[in-house]
Amino acid sequence: MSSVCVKICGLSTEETLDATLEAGADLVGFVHFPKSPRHLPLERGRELAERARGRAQRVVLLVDPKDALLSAAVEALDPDLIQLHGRETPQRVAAIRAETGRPVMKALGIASAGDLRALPAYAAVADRLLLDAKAPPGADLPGGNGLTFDWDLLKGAALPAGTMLSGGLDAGNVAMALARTGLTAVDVSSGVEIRPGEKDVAKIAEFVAAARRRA
Ligand SMILES: O=C(O)c1ccccc1N[C@@H]1O[C@H](COP(=O)(O)O)[C@@H](O)[C@H]1O
Repeated sequence: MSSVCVKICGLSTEETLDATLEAGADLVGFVHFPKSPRHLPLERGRELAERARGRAQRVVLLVDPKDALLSAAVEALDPDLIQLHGRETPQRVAAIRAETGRPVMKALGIASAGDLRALPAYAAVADRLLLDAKAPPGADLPGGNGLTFDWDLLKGAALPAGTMLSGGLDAGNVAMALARTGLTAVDVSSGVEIRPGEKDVAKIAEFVAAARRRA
């Protein structure tokens, strides 16, 4: 069986980035969204993304970015993948992909079976999909809330290869999540933190090992 693909999101220090790379994560995520406790100014994102160059896929996470921000983020971080975690339409995803020339991963919030109806339209234009728990009404963040969704909703769904699972994952539940959904790619932020925005090197290593330990 091939190895599970792991992304650690919301990195903000050299120490935790290095620990993530040493643990063997495939993707490292840098959040540029001022409301997030993981928000990185673009110049700080530039430094960390440069440090990870050639060692993992560098992902910049943006929420409903305007064209000017997209250009600035691409110039600063030179990302291997753009994660769109807002309310971008399929048309907007396609436009962002075309304008930037970068692969795009579109995040979709899942709370009920009906939320899966949007999948085909996004699968047609995005390079990768990411399934996250839908944020509660009034939440400050559209993701990164440490909430799981009912993984059984995915039973029987036609999910494109490489679809990534996220939302409330941690070292204690990631193997179960992979087994229940049949997916082979995971993303985590809160579950490897001591407090919002503060990653923990031991939790990162435990998460990567746990994701790859499944039978
Ligand atoms: O991490 C954030 O602060 C964030 C902000 C805005 C949108 C998405 C964000 N994170 C993404 O949310 C999911 C789930 O995170 P968690 O593990 O439940 O905390 C993950 O894909 C992050 O990339």
